[in-house]
Amino acid sequence: MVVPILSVNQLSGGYSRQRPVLHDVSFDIKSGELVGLVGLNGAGKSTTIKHILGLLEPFSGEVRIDGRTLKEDQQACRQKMAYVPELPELYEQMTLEEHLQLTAMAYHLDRQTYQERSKQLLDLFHMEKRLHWFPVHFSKGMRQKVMIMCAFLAHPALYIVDEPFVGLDPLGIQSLLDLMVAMKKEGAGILMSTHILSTAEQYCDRFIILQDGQIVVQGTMEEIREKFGQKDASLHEIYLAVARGENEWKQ
Ligand SMILES: Nc1ncnc2c1ncn2[C@@H]1O[C@H](COP(=O)(O)OP(=O)(O)OP(=O)(O)O)[C@@H](O)[C@H]1O
Repeated sequence: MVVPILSVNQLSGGYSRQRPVLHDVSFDIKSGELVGLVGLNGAGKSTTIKHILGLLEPFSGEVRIDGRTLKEDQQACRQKMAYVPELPELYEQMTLEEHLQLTAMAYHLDRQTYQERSKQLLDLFHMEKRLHWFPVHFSKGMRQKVMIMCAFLAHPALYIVDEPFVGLDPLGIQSLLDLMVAMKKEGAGILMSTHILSTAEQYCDRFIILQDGQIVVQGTMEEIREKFGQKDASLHEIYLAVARGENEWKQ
């Protein structure tokens, strides 16, 4: 049996045991899959991501990266994933180049691989001229691009991408989408949370719809339409019906 690159099993968790945010959340991501995590503000997407990254401990259930929990082998799990946060977090005293070099060191990239990949990424995001800039001079979108370049420099087996499109210009969005498609082809698994449902519908292989910390439905677009009972419904229409409580799922 193929071990999923990410496996979330009956995860309940959150910030305090008195008030769990997530309730019995289970899903897998296989190599070569791009999975969209969608839900209203406060549904629990970022909380799910924090559990996957090991920033929060499960109250019950577990998260496995390539078959192992963070507790079993933190180093191996961390090496296997890269994270693009919703809000860019940069080191203000380091240039763009130093951010890339630090990432390359953390993931043990050899010099040649670093040079090839960083050049490609700088080209793709039109950031070549900003290699020696400090974050204070970057726009919001440029800061986001630095985080994306760092994550994609490493070519890990699993990408966790939190609401990546806000702040990026249309060229940047397309570059990121092209990059995700390329990494998928190389065999990476990608979990992407987003509110941009038309893009998600176009690019994701499967979807997980979260509401109040629970998975309402998950599957391919066809599977979700089937359960929703409307074969032509868009993700946007299904999502609105879920959010308004207008849906009755078929079993
Ligand atoms: N640091 C925190 N401490 C306590 N509660 C939190 C914290 N962060 C989020 N929450 C709560 O957890 C719940 C889920 O929030 P979360 O940030 O996971 O939602 P989200 O789906 O990512 O929303 P958004 O689309 O707005 O980013 C909300 O009720 C929120 O108030």
